[in-house]
Amino acid sequence: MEGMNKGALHPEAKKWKAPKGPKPVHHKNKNVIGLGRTIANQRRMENQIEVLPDGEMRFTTDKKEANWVKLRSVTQENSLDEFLNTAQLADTDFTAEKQQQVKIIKVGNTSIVNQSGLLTQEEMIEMRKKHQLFENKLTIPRRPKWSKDQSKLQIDRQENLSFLSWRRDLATLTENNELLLTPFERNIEVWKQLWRVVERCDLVVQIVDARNPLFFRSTDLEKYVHSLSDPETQHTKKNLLLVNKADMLTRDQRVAWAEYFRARSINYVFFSAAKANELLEKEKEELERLNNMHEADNEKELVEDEDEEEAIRILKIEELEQLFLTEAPEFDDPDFPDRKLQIGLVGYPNVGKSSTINALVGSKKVSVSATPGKTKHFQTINLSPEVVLCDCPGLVFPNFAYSNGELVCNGVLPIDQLREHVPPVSLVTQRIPKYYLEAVYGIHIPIQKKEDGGDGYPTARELLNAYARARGYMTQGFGSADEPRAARYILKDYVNGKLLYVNPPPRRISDSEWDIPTVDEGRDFNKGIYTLRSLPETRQQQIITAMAHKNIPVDEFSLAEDLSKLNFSMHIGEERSKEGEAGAKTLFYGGKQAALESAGDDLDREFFKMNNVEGKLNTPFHTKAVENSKGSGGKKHNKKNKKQDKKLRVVGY
Ligand SMILES: Nc1nc2c(ncn2[C@@H]2O[C@H](COP(=O)(O)OP(=O)(O)OP(=O)(O)O)[C@@H](O)[C@H]2O)c(=O)[nH]1
Repeated sequence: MEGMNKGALHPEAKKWKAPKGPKPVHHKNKNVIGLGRTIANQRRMENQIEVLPDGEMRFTTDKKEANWVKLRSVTQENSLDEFLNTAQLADTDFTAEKQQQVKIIKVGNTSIVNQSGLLTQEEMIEMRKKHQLFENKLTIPRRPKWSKDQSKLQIDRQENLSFLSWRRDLATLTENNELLLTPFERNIEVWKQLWRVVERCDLVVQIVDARNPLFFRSTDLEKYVHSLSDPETQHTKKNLLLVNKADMLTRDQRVAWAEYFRARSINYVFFSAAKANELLEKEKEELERLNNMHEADNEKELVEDEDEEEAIRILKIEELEQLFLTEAPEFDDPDFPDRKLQIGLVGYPNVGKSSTINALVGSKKVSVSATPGKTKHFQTINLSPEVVLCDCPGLVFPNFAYSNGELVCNGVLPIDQLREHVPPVSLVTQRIPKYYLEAVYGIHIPIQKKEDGGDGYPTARELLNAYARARGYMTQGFGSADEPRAARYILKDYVNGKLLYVNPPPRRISDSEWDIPTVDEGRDFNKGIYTLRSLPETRQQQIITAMAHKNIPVDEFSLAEDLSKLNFSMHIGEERSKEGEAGAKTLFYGGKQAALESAGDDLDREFFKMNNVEGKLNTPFHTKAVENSKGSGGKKHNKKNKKQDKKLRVVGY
């Protein structure tokens, strides 16, 4: 107070200043990876004005994206996305395109299927004719020719324009001819990766899923590979079709496919990355065991059928590697005398590229996933001093398809975003026998009787209902079966091979003509695979136990005929038909409606009968519960307990 007064009285007095302390030390911000800095840099980059070589200035508000974002697969676009991407590829701004009245072309026709979502055989044949007619138009984008004098910008521009024209061609093809294509890759960055792989590799290995090899094969890719052979330098390139997941095929199925491949002069090989990896693990374990026990002479035979016919043999890893060496054309580059052999691995997402590489490399260097589209960057792996593997990101090629249901079942349309679940499930019920579906899921599928117009096969909704009710997947409100949820589980099982179906090869009509097999031919081709042994381990055990209860010997058991007699999981055998009830049943859970249909009490009776427990059935737990609740003193006054007491008395006595 005193100081203040003094200041007020003497205006010339010095202004008060803070006492001088030590000088502040400015620490350098060590947080070099700070989020703020990244955002600031990004903003700066985004708002930069670009001066093009022709003097034009360009300013975009586009976000600069990281490389991995650029490589994101684009297989399905809505009209607006498609419009904007088209504008971007055409290197034109939005208004210019708008003035030219750009027509938005919808890629892929979805209105060609009937109500169940499946085509009839006649429609399939019609469609097949169209496919053959336009086969040559089904191309993959080519990299336009470029020279070293061109600037990066010029090359980019011409690549974009050529890519755009390719997309337009495919869009017109599908629109004008009512054709359905696979949801092919629409991101040019992903195709650029493929171009690089094809350009540098001597042998391009196309990996396909053995369950439907032709669906996953791109013939145009093979043509493209050939076209890049350089007669001047004598650098030739070759193709190889690696039919992966061959463990899912029976011997006869492999024979049929081998015949087809040979008749069409397709350079193919059967392989099973899963089995190869399994074997590798076993070998490792065995080696460890031998090292520990010093029992070198006790070496076990790990190899399967050694003397299987060459054409249908599933190759072992060393054999595959050897095949790469022999198949790849020799090329001595005078500029690079130490050049290694380059093997490119190309294929749809989820066909097993990563698993194949893991098997080849022999250790888990590439992560394997059950989610399609995991491999994003083209990467090289040194397999040996002579061989380099080039792994291309999984990409969907443009191929013809018959229905959206088929696309879902082949795993190229995502199941989690499925809108129409009936068509793909219809395909499942058409292909997998009813008894096998029942055995896998431990349910009974009630179907429409033949007298009432049924064809002996469940419809999609019959399967979905039975599955959802048995698992308690009910919708809220009326408590009806949650069919979409059931569909997602069933379709995932189909895609991952738990519900196995192998497509037969096309049928030969004449020397040069091939046709699609009928539904019945497809069923016939697969009839050998639906046996007790192909069921999951736990289910097999359950069924064997149930067989013992019914005194059915294992060697006389037929899954197709005897399954309906057994009680296992939610499946209740048809023996009760003697009591006047019709056929087998499913034990239902959830919802009031489901409770009415529940056969739980019957199952209890059946169970005790099965174990030869005769006489009046007591429920000892309930009695105990009543006694306990009586003896629990204080709690008996609780309203809830009183109610429960009453209920239990009714049930127990
Ligand atoms: N039965 C069987 N399953 C296989 C085989 N090879 C791969 N799989 C399974 O197929 C799924 C996909 O395998 P990945 O190796 O991740 O496939 P990818 O082609 O690398 O997939 P992206 O990384 O998406 O390109 C996995 O669930 C594998 O377990 C095989 O030979 N037999």
